[in-house]
Amino acid sequence: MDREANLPVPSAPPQRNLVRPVTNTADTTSSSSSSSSPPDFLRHVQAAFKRHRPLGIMQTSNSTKPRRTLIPKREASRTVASNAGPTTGTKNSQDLVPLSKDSTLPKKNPVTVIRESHEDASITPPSFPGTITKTFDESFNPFDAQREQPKSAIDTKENNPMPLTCIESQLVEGKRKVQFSTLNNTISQEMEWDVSNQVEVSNVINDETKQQNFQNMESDLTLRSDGAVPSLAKRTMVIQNQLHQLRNFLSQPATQSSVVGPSCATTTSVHSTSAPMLNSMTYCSRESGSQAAVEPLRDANANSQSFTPGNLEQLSPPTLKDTSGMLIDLRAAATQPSTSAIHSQFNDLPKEQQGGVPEVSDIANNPSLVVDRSTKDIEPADDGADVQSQPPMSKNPSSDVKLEPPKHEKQEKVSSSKGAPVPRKRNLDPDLFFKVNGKLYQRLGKIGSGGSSEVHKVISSDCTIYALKKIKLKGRDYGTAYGFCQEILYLNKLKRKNNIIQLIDYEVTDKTLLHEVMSGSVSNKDGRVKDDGCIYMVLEYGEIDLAHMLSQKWKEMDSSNQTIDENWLRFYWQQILQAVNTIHEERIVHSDLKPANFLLVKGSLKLIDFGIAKAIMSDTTNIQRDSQVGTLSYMSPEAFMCNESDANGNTIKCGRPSDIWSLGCILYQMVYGRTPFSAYKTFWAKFKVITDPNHDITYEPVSNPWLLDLMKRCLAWERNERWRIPQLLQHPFLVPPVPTQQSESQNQGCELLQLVAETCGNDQETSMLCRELQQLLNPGTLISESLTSRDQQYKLLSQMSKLCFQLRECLAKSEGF
Ligand SMILES: Nc1ncnc2c1ncn2[C@@H]1O[C@H](COP(=O)(O)OP(=O)(O)OP(=O)(O)O)[C@@H](O)[C@H]1O
Repeated sequence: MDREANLPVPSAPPQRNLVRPVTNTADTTSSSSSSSSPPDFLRHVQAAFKRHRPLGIMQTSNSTKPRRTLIPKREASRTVASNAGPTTGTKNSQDLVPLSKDSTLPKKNPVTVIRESHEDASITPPSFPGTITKTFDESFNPFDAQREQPKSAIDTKENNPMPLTCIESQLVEGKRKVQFSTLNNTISQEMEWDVSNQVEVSNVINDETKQQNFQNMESDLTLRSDGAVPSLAKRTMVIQNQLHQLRNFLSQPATQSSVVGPSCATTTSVHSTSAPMLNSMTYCSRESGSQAAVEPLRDANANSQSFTPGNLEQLSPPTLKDTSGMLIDLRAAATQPSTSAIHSQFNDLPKEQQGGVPEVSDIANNPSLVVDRSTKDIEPADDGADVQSQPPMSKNPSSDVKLEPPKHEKQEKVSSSKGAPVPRKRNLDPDLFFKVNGKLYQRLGKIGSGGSSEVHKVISSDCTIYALKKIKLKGRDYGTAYGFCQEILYLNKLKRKNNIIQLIDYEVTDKTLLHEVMSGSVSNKDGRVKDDGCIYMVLEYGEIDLAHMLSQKWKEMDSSNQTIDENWLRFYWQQILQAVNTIHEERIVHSDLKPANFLLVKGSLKLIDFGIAKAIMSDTTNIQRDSQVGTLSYMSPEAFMCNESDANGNTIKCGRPSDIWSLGCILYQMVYGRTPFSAYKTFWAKFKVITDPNHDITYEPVSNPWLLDLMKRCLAWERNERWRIPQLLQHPFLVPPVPTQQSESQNQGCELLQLVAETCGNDQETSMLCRELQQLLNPGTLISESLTSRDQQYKLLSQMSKLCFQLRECLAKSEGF
């Protein structure tokens, strides 16, 4: 076959004499000189040619050896031949034709191609699309670009001494200086050598040459190993010409540099990866152990591989014309080391996933994006690229046949190194990315894990931070899974309620389950979820939960010997009440109220975790539970005994009062730093004491009697005695009563109690009883709603008489009666 006849042969030995300079210490200096002013640069270039560069050192150089050995002889010969030709413009066009014909040649080892590309990319000067088109049309043979680099080098060098211009332009622009000086010695030296080689081939300098893009540069690099050493005088002349050109170029309107930014950005990110990546990135990246590194690399590689000479070679001229500017840009991107994709993968992926068109800045930052787009743009191109995109072992000559498979087939080939047609897809690292309804969220860290879920801090494609709650359903019974799904229902119902955490998006992978929850029908409540299903909820992100706030607060107070700040307490207690009021108004009982379920979002507390919440049926005020649920320390007596029968034979149910009890426990914890039943460690100890109606909760004395009262209003054992939220919101602790004219008897009662308290000295019990009695006699209490019923009045009076009796006993004891 023709193709076989044209197979490249090993490089001819004489070319070894045409080695490029070897990196040495002196060259390091010359590298830095690249950031000096043009006259300096010139001096360094000249000096570089005077230096002796022994072959032996060069041969040991890792950075140069592989590339040279992989250049086919035919190409090298062509390079030398081209070098000899003085009329480069003609030569160029002549070369282009046969090379295009050579497109049926077996593709160059993709490893070589890609490595070279990356190396090239590492010295990519800013690209100028406006000029790129021109260059592409006239001198860029896409097939040459990667497969026929030596030849391409000649073409471009002959026509375009732009690499020097580029170098100089880099010298001029501070940003590029940085970029350039970060290159390793080898590359610096390559650049130096590069310049010298210009002399030999550059007799023609025209306007087009200064518009050369990075491809010229890469070609030049290849040429270095093949070019003859020019005379110094000639070099000097050409360099002067080039400097002149540079001046012209720089004096041109800014249009040419309008897209320098992206290119620069890309190049910079390439450099930051440093040399070690350059030689080995293409396939070894797939073997990398690091997921974080592997995935983006794989993507970028897949994409960059899809954009190869083979891909380009079959482009019809009009297509090339239309897209050439982009193609070269794309190719520049495709040759970037994948690390740039690592940096930007996330930013770009969502747009891709959502079918969004990437923006220029994205393209600059993410080669994979660019190349993706390029594959669309150069759709008519053949699938040869795919062949080249595969690892060397999988190379398949038959794929050189110029068939144009459908796009999806092409993608399949790219993704499969074994040639098996599997759909190309992005294998996102599940540890790094979550996909909810097609949108990607990058994981920033784990916030916490609840009893049933994991909550992660994530960032979306528009750079918003969210919390992502993931509940694994596998192995759970359908009833439980159903309950978890219901959280979505409640959160949807509570949309736009500003004291409830907002659900941004969600996905239930088990669509049947979601459908059943949404329609309120459960078909398989007893079975277990077999599939590896998950519920994902994207939620507003909360900075800290109340549990953490409290422990911080208590640490502060312990260290400074302070007591609780009542205003702090009021501020948050009121927000807690308002949040719970919101759900109670929506006929939802939360059932798991605890400090960890109140989150601080932009300064306000919001309620989260409706995992076990229940809706109150319209004909009742209670909910019925299948099991005892909640967090022990905050569970109400009726929650422990739910569905059991009380003394009167009535089924015990949970309702809003159950939430009030939990609120009482939270308030108690805010005041005392521990929950009311914290002394009881085991489940049974807790169960026993909480379900005992005669157990008295211990309240340490507090400075504000209203606070004590408030806690007691919430922690009344009898659920009907507990205050409701509207009452609690009006409690004197939150809304201190405005002093009114007190009746004579009240004044006398209070004075008496005041007197008793004063005379009992340090007797804590007596003073506490006096305070409690004072509270009960307070006009605020007496006019409160709870006293409108005879039952409440009776209870208040019995409480008063109980306290009076206890006080009398105390006094008697202290006086020795
Ligand atoms: N939107 C959010 N923003 C920030 N952190 C959150 C968010 N949602 C949950 N968290 C954190 O994750 C923890 C667990 O979340 P959540 O309570 O919703 O899960 P769960 O599995 O229902 O937990 P449990 O059943 O133990 O109450 C919370 O205590 C909180 O610290």
